[in-house]
Amino acid sequence: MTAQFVVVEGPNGVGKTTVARLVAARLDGVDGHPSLLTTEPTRSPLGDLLRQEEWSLHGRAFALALAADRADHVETVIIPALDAGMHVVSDRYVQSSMVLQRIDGLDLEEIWGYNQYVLQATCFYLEDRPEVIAGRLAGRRALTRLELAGNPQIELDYYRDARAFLAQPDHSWVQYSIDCSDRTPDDIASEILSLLAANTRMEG
Ligand SMILES: Nc1ncnc2c1ncn2[C@@H]1O[C@H](COP(=O)(O)OP(=O)(O)O)[C@@H](O)[C@H]1O
Ligand SMILES: Cc1cn([C@H]2C[C@H](O)[C@@H](COP(=O)(O)OP(=O)(O)O)O2)c(=O)[nH]c1=O
Repeated sequence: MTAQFVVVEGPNGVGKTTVARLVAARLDGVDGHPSLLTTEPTRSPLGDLLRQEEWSLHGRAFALALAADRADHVETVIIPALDAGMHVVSDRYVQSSMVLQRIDGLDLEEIWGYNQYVLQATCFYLEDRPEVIAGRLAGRRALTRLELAGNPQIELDYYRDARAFLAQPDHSWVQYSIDCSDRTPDDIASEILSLLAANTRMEG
């Protein structure tokens, strides 16, 4: 396969970070391409600031700052890595804004307006039973502002809206929903690798 740009999305606590790590490790070296694991907010000074200031930045201002971090991520990390022949796996991407900034009061069209310049990715939406996700969040020491403002069911519903938005003919993103219920992270990563291989065979 050619160098892939893969995004792992889904509600807080569904297993994105765990699965993104495994997918990046399993993609490393496939068809001669090393892999890069990355995340949003990014690990840049702006991304770190966004993590710290989540309690003081709200709504439109937070959405714009996240979009700036994402634009920088695309231009300075993702595109250069793909151009250098690397597979790129991102833990969160534009869909996180289409869900979380919506919970923070913005509508989908406004959020998309700030993010319309993003590079298209192959996207995997992790889904699980809301009560399973809620149980995992209950075990976390400190919840973020948006974890407290939303809940797993709202996030699942808004992710489905984001997926439908990006499936429209103007966008036509390649997107898959992955049912994670009662499955190990390894098993979920295997399904993602299989879907990627099948998709690149279809394209090729
Ligand atoms: N498929 C799974 N089955 C059981 N536990 C999981 C699974 N995936 C992740 N976890 C656990 O759930 C918690 C949240 O996972 P994490 O990857 O941090 O989620 P997210 O990045 O979506 O918030 C972690 O403790 C992780 O070990
Ligand atoms: C990428 C992204 C993150 N966020 C929020 C979600 C979290 O509350 C916070 C940090 O994201 P999170 O995934 O929890 O990152 P980490 O585990 O590295 O701290 O940023 C948005 O509101 N919109 C976005 O588009």
